Amino acid sequence: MANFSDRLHDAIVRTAAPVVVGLDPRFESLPQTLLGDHRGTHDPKVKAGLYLVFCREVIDAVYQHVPAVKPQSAFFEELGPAGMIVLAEVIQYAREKGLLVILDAKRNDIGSTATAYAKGMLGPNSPWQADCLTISPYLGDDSLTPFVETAIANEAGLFCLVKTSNPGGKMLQDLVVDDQPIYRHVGAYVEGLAQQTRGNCGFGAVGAVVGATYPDQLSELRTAMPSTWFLVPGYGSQGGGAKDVAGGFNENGIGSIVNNSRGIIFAYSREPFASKYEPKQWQRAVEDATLEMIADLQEHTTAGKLKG
Ligand SMILES: O=C(O)c1cc(=O)[nH]c(=O)n1[C@@H]1O[C@H](COP(=O)(O)O)[C@@H](O)[C@H]1O
Repeated sequence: MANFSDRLHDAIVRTAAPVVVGLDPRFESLPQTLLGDHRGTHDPKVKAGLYLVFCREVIDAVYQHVPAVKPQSAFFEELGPAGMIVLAEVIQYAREKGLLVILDAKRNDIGSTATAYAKGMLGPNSPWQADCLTISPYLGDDSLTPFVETAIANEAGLFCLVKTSNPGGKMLQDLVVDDQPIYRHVGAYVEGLAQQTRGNCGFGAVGAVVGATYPDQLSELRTAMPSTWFLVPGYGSQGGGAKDVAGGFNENGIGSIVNNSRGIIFAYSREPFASKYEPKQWQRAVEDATLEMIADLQEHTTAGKLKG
C-alpha cells in the first residue's frame, strides 16, 4: 500500500475519471427485477440481502471505469445489524474489484471517543477495511487528531466537511468570524493537515468535502487549499453540473473527485435511460450514466487533460 493520497491520484490518472460512485441504496428505488415479490417487506434482513445484491451489481457495472465508490453508511445503518454486515460485505467486494472505498459515515466526537471511531473504522484490525472516511470538524482540533494519526498509521485517508452541498450548511459554515467565513477557517486548518500528510503527488491524505452546489466557493477554496483533495458531492440529483465543479480542479486536471449517487445508481428510472433499456437491463443504465458523467467532466473541466 501507499499513502492514500497517492493511491487516489494514481487511480484517477489511470481511469482519467475523477468520479466516485455513491452507494446510497434506497429500498423503494431498487429495480423491480431485483425486488421481485419483496416490495412490501419490512424485514431488515431481506432488505439488507437485496442491498448486497444491488450494490454488487452496481460495482460490477462501474468498476472498470471509476477509481472509487462511496458507501453511505446511513442507508445500511437504517437496517440495523443486518445492514451493517452487508455494509462490510459491500466494502470488501468493492476492494476485491480494485476500487478505493470512501466510507461516508461523517464521524466525530470528543478526542477519547473519536479515538475509538478512528480505530474501529480505519485501524489495523478494523472490521470495515475502508480506504477513507468522512469526518466532521465541529468538535475541533483534538477531535480530528485521532483520525489523522490513525489514518496515517494505516495509509488511509480522510475527507473533512468544509463547505457542504446542502442549503442549510450556510447557517453555520458561512458565519463570518475574524473577517472570514467559518468554512475558510476550517479550510485553512484542513489545508495544514493536508500539508502534513502530503504524498508524492503533492496532495495530502486529509481532504475536504466541498459541495458542487457552491461553485464560487469551490474555486475560492481550490486556490486557498492547493494541497487538499476535494470530495465534491452535489453533481446530478442536487443540481450541480460539470461547469459547477470545474473550479475544483487545478491546471493539471487534478484536485477533486466528484460524487454522484442517485444519478448513477438509479439511472434506470430516469430519461434517457428509462426509455432506452428494458427494466432487466438496469445495470446498462448505471454503466451508461457513469460513462456520461466521465465524458461530461472530461469535456468541461481540466480533467480532460488526463485522457491518454
Ligand atoms: O460527505 C458527503 O459525501 C456529502 C457531503 C455533502 O456536503 N453533501 C452530500 O450530499 N454528501 C453525500 O453525498 C451523497 C449525495 O448523493 P446524491 O445527491 O444522490 O448524488 C449522499 O450520500 C450525501 O450524504
